Amino acid sequence: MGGAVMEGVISKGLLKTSEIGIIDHNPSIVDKWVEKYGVRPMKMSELGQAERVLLALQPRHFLQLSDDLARPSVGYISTMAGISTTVLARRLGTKRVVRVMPNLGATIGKSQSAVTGTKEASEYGDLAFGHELFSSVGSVYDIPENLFNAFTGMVGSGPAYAAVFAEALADGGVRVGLPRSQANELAAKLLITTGELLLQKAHPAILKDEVASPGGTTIAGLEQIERYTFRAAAIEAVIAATKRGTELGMDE
Ligand SMILES: NC(=O)C1=CN([C@@H]2O[C@H](COP(=O)(O)OP(=O)(O)OC[C@H]3O[C@@H](n4cnc5c(N)ncnc54)[C@H](OP(=O)(O)O)[C@@H]3O)[C@@H](O)[C@H]2O)C=CC1
Ligand SMILES: O=C(O)[C@@H]1CCC=N1
Repeated sequence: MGGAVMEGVISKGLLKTSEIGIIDHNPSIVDKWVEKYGVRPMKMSELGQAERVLLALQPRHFLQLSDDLARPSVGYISTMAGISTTVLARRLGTKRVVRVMPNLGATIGKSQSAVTGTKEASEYGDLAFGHELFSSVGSVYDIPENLFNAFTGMVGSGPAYAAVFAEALADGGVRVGLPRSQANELAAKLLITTGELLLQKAHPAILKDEVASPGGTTIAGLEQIERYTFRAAAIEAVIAATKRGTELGMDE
């Protein structure tokens, strides 16, 4: 996620590469970005030189490392699932904290990202900067923090659910005789087309009704979708992911 945001920022010209430093404990990841863009490799001891820090590590690593990351003069922008601004502020020793929840769309400039921040983050321009950062990789939504885990459970995790649906559709295609490579491509394109139709045209229920001809093929397929409780599975997935977000953010 850190790499995706960096690429967005560079491609949109929001920052010069000379203004960006990166830290990762894996030297091959640092080398890759330094070679590709000429950004500056940084040491943890240099973190205080930064104006702002994007935290794109796993929540459990953050909870282990927060003492090393804390610098009172820095504004922090976190993409970590579950970790609230209250925990960020307490662990990092500053109230200049912004919480963001992007999704994998960031890697192609098409994330839907939720953003929120503290009063101090707003006063110091960190919140506005967080908006700019994530606008460089897609659309940004101001979401109140009490809905952040819900946004994470649906939208942050959402690409994985959609990918499983695409894979299952393609399996279905293969089951009835389509070649695998074609079935995979068709499933992906079908999801794009349906997304565009939903945005441009209609409520999902109306779209579904438009496709299903009386006594036709679609209603026969939909009957099985209902029979195998597809909707309940999707709802339960979002509920479970939201709950997991709450668990990941628990701190003492
Ligand atoms: N992937 C997604 O779709 C989304 C992810 N997020 C959030 O973004 C964050 C990053 O996710 P993602 O990019 O997928 O995770 P990754 O595990 O791919 O990236 C985290 C990076 O941090 C590195 N890292 C681990 N420990 C340290 C350390 N001690 N010092 C420096 N670097 C370290 C990891 O190295 P190594 O691989 O060696 O452990 C890895 O390169 C997570 O908090 C996640 O909740 C939010 C929305 C969507
Ligand atoms: O699975 C996760 O925890 C992260 C957060 C949202 C998407 N990936």
